[in-house]
Parts: sequence; C-alpha cells; structure tokens
Amino acid sequence: MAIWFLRSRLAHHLGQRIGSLDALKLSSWASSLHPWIPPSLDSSDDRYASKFLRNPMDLYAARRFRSAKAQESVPVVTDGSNQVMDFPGGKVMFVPELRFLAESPGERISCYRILDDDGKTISGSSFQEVSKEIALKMYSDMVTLQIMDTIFYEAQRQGRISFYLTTIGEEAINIASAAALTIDDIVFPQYREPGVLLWRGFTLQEFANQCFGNKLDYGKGRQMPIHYGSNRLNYFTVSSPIATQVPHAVGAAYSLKMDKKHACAVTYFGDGGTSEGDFHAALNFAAVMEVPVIFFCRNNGWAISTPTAEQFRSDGAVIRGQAYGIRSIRVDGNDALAVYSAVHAAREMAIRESRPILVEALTYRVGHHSTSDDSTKYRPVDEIEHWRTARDPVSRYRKWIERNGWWCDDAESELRSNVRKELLHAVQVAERMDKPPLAELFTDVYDQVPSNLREQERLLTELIKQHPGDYPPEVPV
Ligand SMILES: Cc1ncc(C[n+]2csc(CCOP(=O)(O)OP(=O)(O)O)c2C)c(N)n1
Ligand SMILES: [K+]
Repeated sequence: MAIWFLRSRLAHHLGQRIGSLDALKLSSWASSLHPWIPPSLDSSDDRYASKFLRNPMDLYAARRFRSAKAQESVPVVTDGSNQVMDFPGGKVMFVPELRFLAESPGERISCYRILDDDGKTISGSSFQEVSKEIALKMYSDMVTLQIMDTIFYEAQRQGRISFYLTTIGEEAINIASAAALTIDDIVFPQYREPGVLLWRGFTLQEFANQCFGNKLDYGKGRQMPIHYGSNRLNYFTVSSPIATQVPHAVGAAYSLKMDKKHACAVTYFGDGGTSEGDFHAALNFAAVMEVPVIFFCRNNGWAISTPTAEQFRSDGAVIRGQAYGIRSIRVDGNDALAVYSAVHAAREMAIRESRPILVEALTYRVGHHSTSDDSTKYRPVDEIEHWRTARDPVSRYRKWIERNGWWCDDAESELRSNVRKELLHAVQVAERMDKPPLAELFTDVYDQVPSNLREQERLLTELIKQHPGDYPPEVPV
C-alpha cells in the first residue's frame, strides 16, 4: 500500500510537470515548420536519423529530432525580440507575433500501407517479412473468424444465445496484430478483438462455451456472450464499460517494466473509446512513466451510431499520441501486412526502449454494432457495401498469398468446410452442456460471502420454488 502510494505521488508529480511539457513539445513541433529550420539534416543528424530511418515508421522520431536540433541552432537576436528561454523540457523561443497554434496541421497524417486494393505489394514498401507458415495461419484464422461470426450471429437470431457482436471488416486488425505479438505480451481487449484470442489458441469450443454460458465457461455464465477471457493465454476478460482496460494495460506494463520482463502490454479500443477520460489518463501516465505498452486504436468510423465526425475534431487518434509525447503511427487496418509490420515494430520499440507506442488503424465496422443494433437506421447502405466488398481485408490478403503460390481454390473450400463443421459441432456441444449451478452466481467475488448476498440467494431460491415453471429447467438450483 505504501509503495503504491509513493508511486502514485510520483506519477502525480510527473503528471503535473508533463502538463506544461506538452505545450513545449507542441511549440517545438510548430517551430519545425518555421522557415529558418534547415531543410535537411546535417551529417551528425544523418547518423542519428539513419539509425531511426532503417524503419520508415520512425520517420516521426527523426522529424522530432530534427525539430529539437533546429531549436538548438536558433540564432539569438539581441534586441530581445527573438530570445530563447531555458525551461523544463528544453529551450523555448520567444516570438513577438501574436500567433496561435492552428487547430489542425493542414495536411492529414498519412497512412502506412503495403498491399494495394488488389493485394499487390506497393513498390518500395518496407515491411517485416512473414514466413509462409505464419502467412497461412494468418489467413486461416481470418477465415475462421469470419465463419465464427456467421454461425454465432445466426445462433443469436435463432434465439439460442442472448447476444452477439461481429468483427466483420476488422479481421486483419485482429489476426495480424496478434501474429506480431508473443504469448507473454498481456492483452487488454475492448470486445471486437476475439481474433487475438483465436490466434493464441482459444479453441472454437471455448468460444462456444462462453457464448452459451455453460458450466465450462470460465466466467461461469455470469457475463453476456462475447465477454471472453483466458488466464492461460494472457488475455484479460472483456469488460463492457468502454476504455476501462486502457489504464489497466498501463499498470500491467509498469509492472512488466519493474520485473524486467521481455514483454509488453497491448490494449485495444475503438474511436469511441478515445473520448473517455480513461484513454487520456492512460496515455499521459504511460508517457511519463515510460512503460512498454501498445495502444491499439481501431478507428472504424462508428461508435454505435456516432460517426467519427461527431466523436472528435482532431485528425483521428494518432495525433493525440503525439500530443502526449507518444511515438505513434497510422496504418491501413485492412492491410494485414501493414498491421503486422506496424505492431511488430511497435513491440520492438516498446520493449527495447521501454516506451508506449500508439497505433491507429483506419478501418470500418462492416457489421451492425451488435445484435441489438440496426445500423441501416443511421448510415447509408452503399457505404457499408463499399467497405464490405471493395475494401474487404480478407480477400485482399488472399490475393497476396495466392500471388505467392501459397493458396488455391481447393485449399479455400477445404478450409471453409472444415471450419464450418468444427464450429457447428462446437455449438451443439456447448448448447447441450449443463449450465453452472445457481449457487455459483454468488461465489468468486468475496472470500466470505456477505450477508446481503446470502439474503439475495435465499430470496431467489424461494422465488424459484414459488414459480418453478418460469425458471429455466436446464439450470441446476
Ligand atoms: C463507459 C461506457 N459508455 C457507454 C457505453 C455504451 N457503448 C457500448 S459500445 C459503445 C461504442 C463504442 O465504440 P468504439 O469504442 O468506437 O468501438 P466499436 O464498437 O466501434 O468497435 C458504447 C457507447 C459503454 N459500454 N460504456
Ligand atoms: K472495458
């Protein structure tokens, strides 16, 4: 407790300092646009930059370095109009003009991409090589995710499970990001990333058990469907309140750092999640504590019925990383190779340099928000169709593996038929399996069950005795 208190005091202190530092970083960035900045890097800069530029994703770091160097070489004019002040965080230039930072940098942050719309690698693109074995597992898992969505969605429509939520359109984000991590990296998901769990080896039976809330579900049927979690696979249980997982990931990353583990924490969230206070607190905390965490934002255009234009007026989420002093990248979320490369590089930097990294993946939520939603009520059908067909990440990636000679139509039909069979079997087994006994509803939270819960249990048992016909017969009392 005392250590926790000291740490939180330290974090608080650093947090207060970083408040003013942010402004300095922003002004340093703005001054990099100033005409007196040398247009190219000098030779010592070059050496520094080439260290970073081995990886094009580090362009941002090099640019930042350049603006910092430029700041150092500002000529100090003695008439007092152009002086520099030493201030915590670096030198600050005085200017006589009344000038506000613009609300936007004019040009939008560009988006890292390797595969064009036709699944061809863009010439000159630099990316992390993927072996045939990994490439094929990535494809197979993306297809499995698609089929799982179809079958579970239908099961909900048939009234066999109470709720479901698909990942359609975000298969590349799910699978390619997972492929770039290792099992020691701790995942803090939102709810649209079951593919990460699938990649790690959660079985189709385990998915089905959770959705049916049977006695083999690790949550013992106490959560809605799709709230998966696995201790074995380092995947924290999905929790519905938006963005609560983001600061959790930072805390876990801090602990990985203290224990000197070669691993990072990874947290996923949507564009909607970035409007929560938890997101901002987490980014600032991660930046000042320098912890190995990857913030993965799935910018899919919609937060239920709220379009991104009503969610934020910044250039998406990526720019916010920079505002908090976090190295960030925007990536095409429907390009599996780009997502893989970006997360691979992010993981390397996060662990080696003990720092947070933000990845913003541009994508689209092709399905309705969940089975409780009809998205045609608030968005045009042709918008959905465009993303579902022309921008589908799975068929784009399939074209790439086919071009490599790794895939063909026969392999495709065999895969789809096998996965479908396995899933239908898993659903049948999960549905027939006993439900957890009612008494389990009251366990696992308190060491000693408190009297008010005991009382609720007694009232519930009495109610069931009075109305046995209204109580589901498959749940043991
Ligand atoms: C704190 C909180 N506020 C509101 C909700 C209701 N809610 C559930 S999902 C959702 C939209 C989240 O959108 P986003 O984070 O962009 O993720 P997406 O569903 O697009 O993947 C909202 C508002 C919630 N679960 N938690
Ligand atoms: K949450």
